[in-house]
Amino acid sequence: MEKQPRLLASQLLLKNCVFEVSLNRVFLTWKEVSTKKKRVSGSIHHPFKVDPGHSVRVSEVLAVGELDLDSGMKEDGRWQKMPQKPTEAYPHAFTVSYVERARHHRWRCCDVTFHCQEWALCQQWVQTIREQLAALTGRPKHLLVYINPYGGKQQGKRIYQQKVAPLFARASISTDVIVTEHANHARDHLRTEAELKQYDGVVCVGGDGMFSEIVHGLVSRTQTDNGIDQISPEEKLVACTLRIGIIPAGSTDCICYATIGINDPVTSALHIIVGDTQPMDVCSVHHNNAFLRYSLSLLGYGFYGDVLADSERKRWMGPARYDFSGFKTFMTHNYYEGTVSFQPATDTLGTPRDKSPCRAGCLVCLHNKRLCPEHSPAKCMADPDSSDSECEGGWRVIRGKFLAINAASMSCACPRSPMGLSPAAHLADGTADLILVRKCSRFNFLRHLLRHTSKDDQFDMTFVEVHRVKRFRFLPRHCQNDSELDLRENGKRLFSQICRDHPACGCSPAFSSWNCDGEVLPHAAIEVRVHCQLIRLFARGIEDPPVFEEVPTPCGI
Ligand SMILES: CCCCCCCCCCCCC/C=C/[C@@H](O)[C@H](COP(=O)(O)O)NC(=O)CCCCCCCCCCCCCCC
Ligand SMILES: Nc1ncnc2c1ncn2[C@@H]1O[C@H](COP(=O)(O)OP(=O)(O)O)[C@@H](O)[C@H]1O
Ligand SMILES: [Ca+2]
Repeated sequence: MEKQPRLLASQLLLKNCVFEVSLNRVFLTWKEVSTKKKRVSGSIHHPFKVDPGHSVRVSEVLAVGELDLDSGMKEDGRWQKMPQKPTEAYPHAFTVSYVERARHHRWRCCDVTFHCQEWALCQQWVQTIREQLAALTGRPKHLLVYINPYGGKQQGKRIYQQKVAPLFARASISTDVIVTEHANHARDHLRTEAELKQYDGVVCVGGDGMFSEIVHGLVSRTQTDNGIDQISPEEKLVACTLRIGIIPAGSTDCICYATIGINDPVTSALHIIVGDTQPMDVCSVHHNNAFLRYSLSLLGYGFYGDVLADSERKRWMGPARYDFSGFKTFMTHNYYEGTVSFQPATDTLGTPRDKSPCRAGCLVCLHNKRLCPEHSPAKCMADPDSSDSECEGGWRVIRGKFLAINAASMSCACPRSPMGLSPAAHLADGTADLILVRKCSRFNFLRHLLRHTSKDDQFDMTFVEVHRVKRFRFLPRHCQNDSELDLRENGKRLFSQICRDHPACGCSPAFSSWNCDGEVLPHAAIEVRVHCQLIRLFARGIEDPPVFEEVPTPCGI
C-alpha cells in the first residue's frame, strides 16, 4: 500500500481507553494505546490482548459531527445514546458514521465516538474529516426519490421513511420525494416534467417493475434532450448521466440483488450515499421496427412469460404469486415452436459457461466496453452437429420447440436463485445470454429449474443451450407464414392439440407471451439489441468477500 501523508494524528478516548487516532487521505485508523498507564479509570483492559486496530476508508465515511456531551445530542439534532460517561479530562467529543460490512454483502452504518481533551482539537478533527468528505467526487447531494407504495408487500413508504430517510439526513443529502399515484407516474414525470438538472441522481423505491419505469423515463428523456430517435432499432442511444439508486421493496428485486449482492434497503442507501457507480447494459425490444420496451433483467418467452401472465391476476398474493403461478405453469408444461436467430458475440471476452462471475471492478466489462459501440459484422458459427441450426447473413438461426426462451443481459441473481438465470452473464459487457430450453419431459425440466437454486450447472443438460449474443430475434411459428392475427385464429386449433408425436413428454403446444422485466409484451415476434452501458446505478457490483480482514498499519505514522 502506498504511504499517504498523515493529515491528523491524536490520542483520543474511545470507550474509556486511549486510542491513537490518525487520518490520511485514504484511511481513518484507530488503535488502542496498550501501555497500562494510559488506561483511564473504570475500563477493563486485558494485558495480553493485542488490539489489531480498526481502519475505515475515508470514501466509506458517511458523516462526522460534534456530539454535545451534556445532552447527548448530535449537531444534526438527532439524539444519540451516550457512548460513555464524559470524563473530566476528555470533555469534548465527535462521532464518525461509517460503513461496516456484515455477512452476505450486507452493509451497516456504524458510529464511533472519540473524546478529546480540548474543544479546538475536536473542531479540528471534525473540520478535517469534513474537508476530506467534501473533496470526494461522485457523492450525491440532492436526489429525486420515487416510491411505489404498492410494490412487493406494499412496504415501500415505510421502508423509505424508517430505514433510508434517516441515513440520507445524516449524510446531509436533500431529497424531493414523490409517492406514485398510478402505474407509469414516475416514467411520465421523468420523461416530461422533472427538472433533472438540479439532481445528482434518481432513487427508486420498489421492485424490478418500478425500476424499469424509472429507466424508461430516464432513457427516453435523455434521447429527447439529445435529439435521438429511440423508436428506430438502429439508432445509437445516448447514455444517461444521472445515476439510479434502487431501494428494494418489490417482489423479485433482481437488479438490486445482482448489482449489490443483497436486497437490503440499508445496504442500498449506503451505496447511494458513498456515491458508487455501476454501469449496466440495457436491451431494446422492437416489433416490426416499432419500439416496444427496454429490458434490464429477464426477457422470457414460454415458461417465464406464462408465469408472469398468470401471476398478474394474483397480485394480491404479493411476491408469493410467482411461486403459485410457477407451480401452475410447471404443471401445464406447454412448449412453443418458433425460430430464434442471433448475432453471436464473437469478439468479446467471456462465455456463458465461465466459472468466474461478474464482480465489482469486472475486467471483462471493462475490456468489452472498449469494443462498444462498434457493430462489426459478427462471424457466423453454425454448430456442425445441429441439424436445425444454420447461417443466414451473419446470423445464426435455430428452429425448434422450446419450453422456454430466456435472454438475460445480467445474471438475474435474486433470492429465489442466488447465482441467477445466467450466473456468468455480465452487468456491463454489451452482451446478453440467450438460453434455449428445448421441449423435454417434466422431470428433466424440474431438474433444470432446481439447478437454479444451487451451484449446479443448469446449462449442462442435453436439452439446454446458451449463447452469448449482441442481438437476437424470435419469430413464433404461428407468425412465420401469415400475419399474427390470422394465426391467432389458427392457433385456437393448435392450442387444444395434444402433443401426439411425443406422448411420453406430455406437453402441449400453445402461444405464449414475453415477460419483459415483469411486464407482458403485446407481441411475440420481437427483435432485441443490447446497448452497452446505457445507464449507471449507485452500486459497485458484487464485492468478493475479504479473504482476511484488511487492517493496514496506521499509514504515515
Ligand atoms: C423448483 C424451484 C425452481 C426455482 C427456479 C427459480 C428461477 C428463478 C429465476 C428468476 C429470474 C428472475 C429475473 C427477474 C425478473 C423480474 O424482472 C420480474 C419482475 O420482478 P418484480 O415483480 O419484482 O417487478 N420477475 C419475474 O418475472 C418473476 C419470475 C420468477 C419466476 C419464479 C418461478 C418459480 C418457479 C417455481 C416452479 C415450481 C415447480 C415445482 C414443481 C414441484
Ligand atoms: N402508485 C401506483 N399504483 C399502481 N401501480 C403502480 C404505482 N406505482 C408504480 N406502479 C406499477 O407497479 C408495478 C409493480 O411495481 P414493483 O415496484 O416492481 O413491484 P413488484 O416487484 O411487486 O412487481 C410496476 O409495473 C409499476 O409500474
Ligand atoms: Ca451484459
